[in-house]
Amino acid sequence: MESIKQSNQKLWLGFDLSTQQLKSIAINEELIIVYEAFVHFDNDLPEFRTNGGIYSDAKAHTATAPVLMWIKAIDLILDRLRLNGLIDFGQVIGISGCGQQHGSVYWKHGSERILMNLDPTRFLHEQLNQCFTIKDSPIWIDSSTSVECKELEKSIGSAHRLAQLTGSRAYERFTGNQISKIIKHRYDAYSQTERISLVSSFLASLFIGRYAPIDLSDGSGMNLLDINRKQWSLDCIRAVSLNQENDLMKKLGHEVVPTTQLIGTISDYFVQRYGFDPDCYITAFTGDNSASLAGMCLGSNDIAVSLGTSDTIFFTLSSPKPSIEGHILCNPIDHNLYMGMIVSKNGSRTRRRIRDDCADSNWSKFNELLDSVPRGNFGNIGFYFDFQEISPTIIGDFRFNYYGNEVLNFAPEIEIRACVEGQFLRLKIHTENLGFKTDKSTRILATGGASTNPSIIKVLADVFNATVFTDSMPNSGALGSALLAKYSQEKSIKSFDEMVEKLRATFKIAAKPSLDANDIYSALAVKYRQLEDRLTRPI
Ligand SMILES: O=C(CO)[C@@H](O)[C@H](O)CF
Repeated sequence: MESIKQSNQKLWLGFDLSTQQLKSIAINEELIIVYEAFVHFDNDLPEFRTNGGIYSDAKAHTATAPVLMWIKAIDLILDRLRLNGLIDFGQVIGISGCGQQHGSVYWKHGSERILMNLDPTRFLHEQLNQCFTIKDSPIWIDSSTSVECKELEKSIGSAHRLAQLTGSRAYERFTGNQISKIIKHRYDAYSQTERISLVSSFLASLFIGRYAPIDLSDGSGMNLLDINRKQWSLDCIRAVSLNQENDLMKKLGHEVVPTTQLIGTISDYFVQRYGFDPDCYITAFTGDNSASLAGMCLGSNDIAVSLGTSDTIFFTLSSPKPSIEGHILCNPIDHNLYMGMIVSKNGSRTRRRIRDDCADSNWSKFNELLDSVPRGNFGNIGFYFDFQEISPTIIGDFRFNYYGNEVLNFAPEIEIRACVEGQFLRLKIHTENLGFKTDKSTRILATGGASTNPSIIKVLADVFNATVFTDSMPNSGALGSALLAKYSQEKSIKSFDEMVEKLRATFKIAAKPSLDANDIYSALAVKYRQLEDRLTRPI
């Protein structure tokens, strides 16, 4: 990277406020990553004592994250970018970013005035620490709003009707249901709230120095946005606000903007404190998966698999077929298109737990044991849900042997393969339920931490019977944000595909499916469906 750092080159910055860390990437005119920096919440901000960046209560099914930790991470990451060589922030032409979807931030009355008048000689966290009515924000792992979900679906008519309107049936982690729960149980905090941001628009607000609008793509993850008319659904707003729709609409901000829309220039705080150019523009921030769709430069026959805290599959769709399975979001690159998405809450944290239990917390041993068992795992199937899963909504570990009988435990090598095969079998059958079937021509583009693990990627190729490509860059959210920042200024002269053409070539084959993969995993998928049905419909 040393050879491409020049002090006079134009740069675009992308941020990704994900569950476990804040990431930042700077790209140059040639779309090459020239600087990057990370702040890992648990390790770098230990005073908050988070576990994987969150606080969770398995009994109450709640999951939150301290807003102040996110703000302190911003204070840290810009200095780390400077330490990593980005001396002159005046080179930065534009900024965008993304955040974990569905999380919500509650700004106290009077906070926008504080945002607009920040003192550049002081840290952000010192000045904003009294600006939030809810100190620990609900985040996407929370599943404590089942009552609110049922009420919303009843109010709109049915789960399917809500899916047609907003792209998804009611999901516990979706922001509208989280807001509804806060109105019911923490009305004092809600009534003192001036603005409700998503994690993405919260981050954007820090950079533009006032409340930033929610973008269409991340807004599609709230059960509040009409994805057909591209505006808030008054029926949904009325339902979740318990008929206080005018107040909630005001708190959300009436405007929802296309993801590639410019929303302002950088706040004077960053100009004075870090030396940004006052003309540095800010493009709307979006959800992490939407930004990853851009960062992975998906083609029409590609599907992306993000193997992070959540395991997420997403792909571009021209005509949405909303169903009570999965999600349809407005597309971040072209808001006349859509993106399909399947999410599994139990991703990297579960793989890490199984590694700790079965492979002495050692990935090399994990891979050795995984590779030591033949494909199909002798017919053994496992379900491993540290958190209540999104679909099926169950929690716990469940193991079934070749005969379909539940067993209490597996040998370590069988457990490891059952965990990885089970995670991918679930993604496979739920993606097929959404109408997307992979074939030999399908390219699976893998990103996220586990995409750098060859043994796990080989299982992904076999279960989907498709070739898996990985790029040299597992941080697709931050990269996608930087690309969207640059594209927002060029969209009138070229398409996104034209802009990123050269990046597509950087994807390399990471694993090809075995010849017997289709036979083995088609049969295992049938058995997986039957067992999942049995778990969700107890006798
Ligand atoms: O809930 C999800 C998407 O619906 C997750 O992928 C989060 O965005 C992860 F931050």
